[in-house]
Order: sequence, then structure tokens, then C-alpha cells
Amino acid sequence: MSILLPTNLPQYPSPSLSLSTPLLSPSPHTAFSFSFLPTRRKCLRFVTSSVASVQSAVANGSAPAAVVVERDQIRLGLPSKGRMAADAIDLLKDCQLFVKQVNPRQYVAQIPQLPNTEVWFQRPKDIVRKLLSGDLDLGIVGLDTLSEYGQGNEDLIIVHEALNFGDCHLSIAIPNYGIFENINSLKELAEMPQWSEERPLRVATGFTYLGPKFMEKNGIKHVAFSTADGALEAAPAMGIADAILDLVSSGTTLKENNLKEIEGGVVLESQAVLVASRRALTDRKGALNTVHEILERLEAHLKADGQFTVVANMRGNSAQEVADRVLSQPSLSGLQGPTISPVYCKQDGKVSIDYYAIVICVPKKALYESVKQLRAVGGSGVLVSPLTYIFDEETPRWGQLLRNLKL
Ligand SMILES: Nc1ncnc2c1ncn2[C@@H]1O[C@H](COP(=O)(O)OP(=O)(O)OP(=O)(O)O)[C@@H](O)[C@H]1O
Ligand SMILES: O=P(O)(O)OC[C@H]1O[C@H](OP(=O)(O)OP(=O)(O)O)[C@H](O)[C@@H]1O
Ligand SMILES: [Mg+2]
Repeated sequence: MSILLPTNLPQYPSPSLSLSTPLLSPSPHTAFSFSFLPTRRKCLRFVTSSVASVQSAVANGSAPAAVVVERDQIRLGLPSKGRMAADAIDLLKDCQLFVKQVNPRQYVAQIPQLPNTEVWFQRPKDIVRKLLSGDLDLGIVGLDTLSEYGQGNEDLIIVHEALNFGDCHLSIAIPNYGIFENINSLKELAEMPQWSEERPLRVATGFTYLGPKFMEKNGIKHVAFSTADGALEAAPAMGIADAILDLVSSGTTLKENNLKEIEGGVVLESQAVLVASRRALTDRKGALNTVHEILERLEAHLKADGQFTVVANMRGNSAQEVADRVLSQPSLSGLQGPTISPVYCKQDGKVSIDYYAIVICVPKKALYESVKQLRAVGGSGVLVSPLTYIFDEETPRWGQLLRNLKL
């Protein structure tokens, strides 16, 4: 006998519903196993593996075509809850765009720095749907959600593909025991003699568009997908599915449920992206200006986020000679090259130049290596400080966007 409990209970099992509860005490002849499934959908429904048959009605075009309805405000969709919500607001804050939400249950907010823009808080999948229906113009969502619900719709344009949060990957996982013990790749999984038309490989997933598409691309025929909203990792142990296709970040949930990833089983690498509706950008007054400003701020912040400013003094006879020494080291060329300025010292009433100050930007990852290289060529008094923004002459992604829009 199995009892299904909601996954969102404060404790598993809840103290008020434990085996010591008289009503649930197992008789000596009854085997109990507890499995945690989301409250919303407790049964898995199997569907066929063809792409066409599993496309969801909303995302595959039965949703109304995007119409550019007359309105004054540009609408930016942000995740209303879940792991992406706080990070999206924090990123905008780091770009000096402060989202003013009066209370967390209010679904509309303002950004005073962008007076023509409204923020609408929505679930990530609804952000994608509303971009397609024309109810939102811009959005921040995970690439996984965009790919699953956007289904390659050309109206959706990725304006910034790497917002540096929400990192995860969509991956196939199988049990690490039983018939799968020695299976370590997608190829081996596909070639297992167990799968046939009558008894296909059963995969539980929330990604019923991307999953079948991936299997089809990899020539895997005998597959059946089932859908569920969460706690998919329970499905193999419950005997409901053979494999799962779900998002992984730390890998803890897989490990705790005796599942493993397999070589060739990664469907998508994902992180948060800024996405726009093509029609909004081309037809809605002010949308292109807003996206330009958001993009410039994002690029300046994200570029600076990975860098430190390093300042050091170096003895030398001329700026040129110091530059030659600095540039002889592989990690000291900075963004465009080192800035080298004379340090004027007054000794015995005489002003002379014995030292030069070097300023370079170095990637955070290469900091220690760069400091070692600076010292090796005579650098001393090394100061390191974080960078807040790097505004380039041109925003590279802006050029790409204009080309994409044929502007
Ligand atoms: N370990 C992870 N598991 C799931 N999503 C992750 C993970 N790491 C990052 N993400 C990102 O967070 C997004 C999901 O956030 P969240 O689970 O809060 O929302 P949701 O799944 O859409 O909401 P709900 O599960 O309530 O329907 C994913 O689309 C993905 O881009
Ligand atoms: O690799 P990990 O860091 O362990 O994260 C992966 C887990 O996180 C997500 O579930 P979520 O927490 O959203 O719960 P859900 O299954 O109810 O959606 C995802 O669906 C995996 O189950
Ligand atoms: Mg989730």
C-alpha cells in the first residue's frame, strides 16, 4: 500500500500524519511506502512520443496571435515567485533599476528610472505565453521555460542570453540500480532490449515539448512521455516511469533519489535571459528605446561583475619601458591595454619620476595569477577593487538585436 503526501509539507512525513498516528498504523501484514507528489496532479498520464501530439495548446499557436494593442506603457514581465523572482529584482537593482513593489502580493510595479515601463509579476511560463499573446513586451525567464513554452516562435527574441543567474540544465536521469546499473549513456539507454512499441521507455517530465523533440533528434523511437508538475524524481522508484527529464542544478535531488545523469542526456543548458516580443520592438512606440536602456545597463553591469580593477606601482625609466614589461606577461593586457601614468615624487626639492602607476582590469578568476605576474615584473603596492560598470563604446548585443530586427 502506498500513501501519497504533498511535497510542500513542512516536514516529511508531517508529525501530524506519521506512522504512529493510530489511523495510519500499518497492520503487520501491510507494507507501507511514502511517496511525495505535488498536490495538484497525483496521477501521471502517458502520452505518445511524437512532437506534434504533445505540443501544448497554449504554446503551439492556438493561443491568439500577438496583436499590438494600443497602450502607453511598455510591459516587462518578471517572475512572480520561485527561485528566479528575487534574483531578477536584484539584477535590476544592480543596474540601478529599482523595482518599486508596494507589497509582494501586488502584481504590478514601477521602475522610476524607466517612467514609460510597467513591471508585471507573472509565473515564468505565463511570461512566455503573454509575450506571445502581446500582453507583455519584455520578460526575464529561464531559457528552459522560454524554449519549452516559446517552442521556437520567431516572435520571441533573446535580447540578452546570459543574465548570470538561474543556472541549471535540463537532463535525462535514470536509476543507478537494477537494469540501469551499467547504463551510462543515452546510446546505451536507447539500445536496451527492453523497449518496444508495446513497452516503450517511459519518461516522466514537465517538458513535453522539448523532451519528445530531443528524443526524435536522437533517433530514439520507443518512448512514451508522462507529465507531472514536480517531484518527478519519485516516478522511477514508484514504478511509474523508467527515466525522468528534469532540471538539475546541484544534483542533490537526483542523488537523494538514486538517480544518475547519462552521457549525451543533456537537452539544454539554461540560465536567465532577457526576451522581447519582436512585434513590440518593431511596432510599439518607445519599446526599442526601453530595451536599449535596459540592455546597456545590463551589459555594463554584467561585464563589470566578472572583473577587478588592479592598480600597482612599478619602478621604470619611461612609460614605454614599463608598458613593455607589463605586456610581456600574458594576463596583464587589461580590456584594451594597461593605463600607465607617471608618479611624481618630490625629493630634496626636486620633482622626479621614478615610478609609474599601472591600471588594468582583470577577470576575477585570473586575479591571483595577474598579481603574481605583476610582481614578477617589479609591481608593488598592488590595490584591488571591484568594478561596478563597464560601459563600452557600443553594446554588442544592441547591434545584434538591430540586425535581427532588420533595422
Ligand atoms: N534546480 C532547479 N530546478 C528548477 N529550476 C531551476 C533550478 N535552478 C534554476 N532554475 C530556474 O528556475 C526556474 C524555475 O523556477 P521555479 O521552480 O521557482 O518556478 P516554476 O517551476 O515555473 O514554478 P512551479 O514549479 O511552481 O510551477 C526554471 O525555469 C529554471 O530556469
Ligand atoms: O539539482 P537540484 O539542485 O537538486 O535541483 C533540482 C530539483 O529542483 C527542481 O525542483 P523544485 O525545487 O522546483 O521542486 P518541484 O519538483 O516541486 O518543481 C527540479 O525540478 C528538481 O527536482
Ligand atoms: Mg519548480
